[in-house]
Amino acid sequence: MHDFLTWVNHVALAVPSLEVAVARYRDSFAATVSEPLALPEHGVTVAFVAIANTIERLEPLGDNSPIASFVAKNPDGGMHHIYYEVTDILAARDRLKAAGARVLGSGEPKVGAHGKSVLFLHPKDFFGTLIELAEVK
Ligand SMILES: CC[C@@H](C(=O)O)C(=O)SCCNC(=O)CCNC(=O)[C@H](O)C(C)(C)COP(=O)(O)OP(=O)(O)OC[C@H]1O[C@@H](n2cnc3c(N)ncnc32)[C@H](O)[C@@H]1OP(=O)(O)O
Ligand SMILES: [Co+2]
Repeated sequence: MHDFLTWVNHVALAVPSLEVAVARYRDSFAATVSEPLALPEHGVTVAFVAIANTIERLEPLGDNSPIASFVAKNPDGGMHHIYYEVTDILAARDRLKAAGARVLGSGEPKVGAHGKSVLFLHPKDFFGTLIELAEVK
């Protein structure tokens, strides 16, 4: 196991309508779906579809949602980010910055949907994949 990337916790799909997307997964895969959770600080409302691992679904929330442009460009929705768990998010952040990765936002972790400290790495630094890191001790 890597000494700081430990597990892929979820893959996230950004969608125009959470309600439609959740119903599709529930009805198509008989999947267990969490209740929608509005996260104004993140500019999204999320719901988690627990299949083998977890599929996060998110739609824009508010005027300044960081995913508004993505959903506008992908009106049918699309793969949005991969969420890796790390054991020490500040050490991971500093190591990735030293390796040239761009940390998005202020560079300080925010609390994410699982109540964990999260940071994001620019998709252009990882082959068009937005990466979310979350600290899981
Ligand atoms: C619920 C909490 C948490 C959890 O606990 O799970 C979450 O999941 S919150 C998820 C939502 N929050 C975020 O995504 C925060 C980080 N994201 C951002 O800051 C922005 O989305 C972004 C990555 C900076 C992009 O913002 P955007 O307005 O789209 O900027 P640009 O139009 O300048 O995009 C730059 C460039 O990147 C491409 N892009 C954008 N998003 C993605 C993506 N998800 N995957 C791959 N590529 C992406 C975009 O198309 C532009 O490319 P070019 O047009 O080729 O320049
Ligand atoms: Co996420």
